[in-house]
Amino acid sequence: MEESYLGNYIVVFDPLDGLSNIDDAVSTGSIFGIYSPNDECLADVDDVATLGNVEQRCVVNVCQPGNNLLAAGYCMYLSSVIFVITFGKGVFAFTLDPIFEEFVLTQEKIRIPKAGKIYSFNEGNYQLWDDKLKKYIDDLKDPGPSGKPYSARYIGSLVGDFHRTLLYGGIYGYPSDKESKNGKLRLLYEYAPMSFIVEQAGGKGSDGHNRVLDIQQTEIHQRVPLYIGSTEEVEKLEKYLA
Ligand SMILES: O=P(O)(O)OC[C@H]1O[C@](O)(COP(=O)(O)O)[C@@H](O)[C@@H]1O
Repeated sequence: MEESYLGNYIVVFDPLDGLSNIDDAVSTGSIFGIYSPNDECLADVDDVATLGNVEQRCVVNVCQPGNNLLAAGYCMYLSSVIFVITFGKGVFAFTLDPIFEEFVLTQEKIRIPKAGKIYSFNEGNYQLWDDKLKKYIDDLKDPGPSGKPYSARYIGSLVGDFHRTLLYGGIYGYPSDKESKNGKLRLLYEYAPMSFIVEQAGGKGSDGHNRVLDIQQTEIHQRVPLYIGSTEEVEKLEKYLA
């Protein structure tokens, strides 16, 4: 009976991301990731004394690095409903056709541009950031010889901000503040799935120093800073933070 809890897959998800956008009808979304059960945990499946109850074993099962993801995706609810998924062989987008009530493949093998001049950060938090990050943001606003600085775009809804970044390139960031060293958003069911998707599209997901998919989860609601998007843009930011 207990083993049926474990099943064949472990699914992690953020059922409704961007809740604060519901009343004003700005984009919201759902994010998910799918893992295999953790072998180490399964070996001890009957050892209740070691691993505690079924719920505790489930916690062990979900605390895996994003590197182990088998599939990840999100659904974005807006003027159209977009479903994006990867099984580790490219990224595909489907759009809901409300007449036929089916999702229709609208983009296959999505590739994120290598670079892109859009940055997506909540700059209201600027004074909370460390000086290296402030310098990076200040430099993005410098028009330079081309006379054209980066553009700022921020919905405040991860799925929407990520989807734009995936299609147009650039960088999305939710940094830590100086005090906490943690970001706001969650590694397990927000950043790891998004990082898996962005890597499958040729981009990069980083906590500023390390690849997000290599980070070992230590708790379910673990928070980390995230910088995600075009490879060149994420690497540029990593140099500022080094
Ligand atoms: O308002 P902030 O601090 O910029 O945070 C925005 C971020 O918070 C979120 O809305 C998640 O918050 P919730 O967990 O409360 O839904 C993300 O979708 C978004 O990227």
